[in-house]
Amino acid sequence: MAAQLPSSFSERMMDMLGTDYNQFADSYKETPYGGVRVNTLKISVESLKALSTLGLEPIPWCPTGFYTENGARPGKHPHYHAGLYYIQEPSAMAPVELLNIEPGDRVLDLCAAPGGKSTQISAKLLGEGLLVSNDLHPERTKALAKNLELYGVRNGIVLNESPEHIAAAFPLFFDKILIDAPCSGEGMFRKDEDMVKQWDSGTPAKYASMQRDILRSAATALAPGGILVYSTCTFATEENEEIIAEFISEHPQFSVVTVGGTGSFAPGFGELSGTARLWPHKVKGEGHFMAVLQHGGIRLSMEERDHIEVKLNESARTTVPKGAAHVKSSNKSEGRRGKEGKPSHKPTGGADRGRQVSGDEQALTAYGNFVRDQLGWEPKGYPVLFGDHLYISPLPKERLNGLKTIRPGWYVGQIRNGRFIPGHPMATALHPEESCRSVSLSSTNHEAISYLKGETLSISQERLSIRIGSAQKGYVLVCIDGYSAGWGKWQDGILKNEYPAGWRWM
Ligand SMILES: C[S@@+](CC[C@H](N)C(=O)[O-])C[C@H]1O[C@@H](n2cnc3c(N)ncnc32)[C@H](O)[C@@H]1O
Repeated sequence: MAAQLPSSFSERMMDMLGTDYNQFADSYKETPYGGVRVNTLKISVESLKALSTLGLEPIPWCPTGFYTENGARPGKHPHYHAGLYYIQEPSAMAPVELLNIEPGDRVLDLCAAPGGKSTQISAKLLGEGLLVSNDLHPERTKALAKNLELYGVRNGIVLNESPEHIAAAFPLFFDKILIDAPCSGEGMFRKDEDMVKQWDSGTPAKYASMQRDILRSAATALAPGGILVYSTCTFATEENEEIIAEFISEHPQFSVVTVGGTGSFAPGFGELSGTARLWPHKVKGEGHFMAVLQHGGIRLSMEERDHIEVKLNESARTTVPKGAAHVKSSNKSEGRRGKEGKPSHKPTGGADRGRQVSGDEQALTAYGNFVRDQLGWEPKGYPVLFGDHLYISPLPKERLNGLKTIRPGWYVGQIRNGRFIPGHPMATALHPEESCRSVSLSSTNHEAISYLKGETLSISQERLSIRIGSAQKGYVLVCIDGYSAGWGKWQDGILKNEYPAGWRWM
């Protein structure tokens, strides 16, 4: 660790840790640990371990998480581009493990960018239920959306909203909420020198006030009987135990589920010993705090939830959350990008020129034809058209009225000149057997990297896997070691590359 620790920080940590302080201070001389988390939406843990050369060692608190060898460069491997793992700091894998996600849950990740924990949640949902990933900062939602697309998430929505607006639009709605709060980042000082430079003794108080507001909004959006996990990567009790104590006193329907003092998790301080801490001198990872909060109400049955949902869908057609930017619905005039309240999907397959506005019906017919010919099965969800961009959403579009929506669902493609052009995120979420045509490139020769660089490849017809009854010519799902990475178009032994320019191997 090159940067000098601020003296007021060190003094406070001495008070906090007593005789443990020296060991804590020594941990700053160690190299931070690197980790990857297996994307079980695409590959099993066992299969990745068999394929990988990253020297994977298990992380105790995350069954899909692994330490990587010192000097490993997991971002520089074709498997990363096939979305087989997410590169994540090991301690950051802990909070989602405490959220007890079950397939079918409605989950809100309130402070989600760049998407480490959202991708982890999506793997636990197994494509069932709903994940709403939100971040307040517009620039950061770009990386969030891209990571969810790389990971092949089909049931995710990306918002760029304030927690108050989300709570107003989704009262008592979510089964699980994660607040991975903006914080003073003291737990990251060893890993990120900039965090040290940005810190002063007033920083924790500044963040505590934001954290308080975010927690209050989350409490309104959580369904009775739901679970809320609050996490930070800082040591200050002001942003951790004190925030939770205050929240519980204001919201007596919540209680702390004890996780501190079990396994790798050290107990929180004082009366909040049920909350958990990961200390850099006690575990192989950076500093983290976590609290699991259980809402005491009775969880509604699926039928009761559906009934409420029908009522909310009816009212969403006519009302907009107070103060929110207004999104009407998916009619043709809303296809412009980058404006407040509108999805901002950049076309993955080239420029916007020559765009012809299609009627909704014509667009859905073109999509239906593609799905019939290319997939042979129909993705489930609500088709949502924004201009000529088509998404398959886990929610009816009216439920997003008035919310700044970056992705209303799984981006499947674009209608151009009356034809459906499949989008890159459609490919990354498919398994080879879900596409009529696929080809697998090996990561051990130059082919996979050539594809990721955008080059045209010579591929003999024998190498294609073609479903019986399907034509040879057409879109091919290009896989790396058997796992989808993008589209190509095959004809007469030539695979035209459809890997988008913005995603290419540099
Ligand atoms: C610790 S980071 C989240 C990291 C993320 N959960 C992950 O695992 O990749 C905190 C995030 O909160 C966002 N943020 C800050 N204030 C916010 C607010 N009031 N509401 C929602 N998000 C906020 C920041 O832009 C930042 O991306």
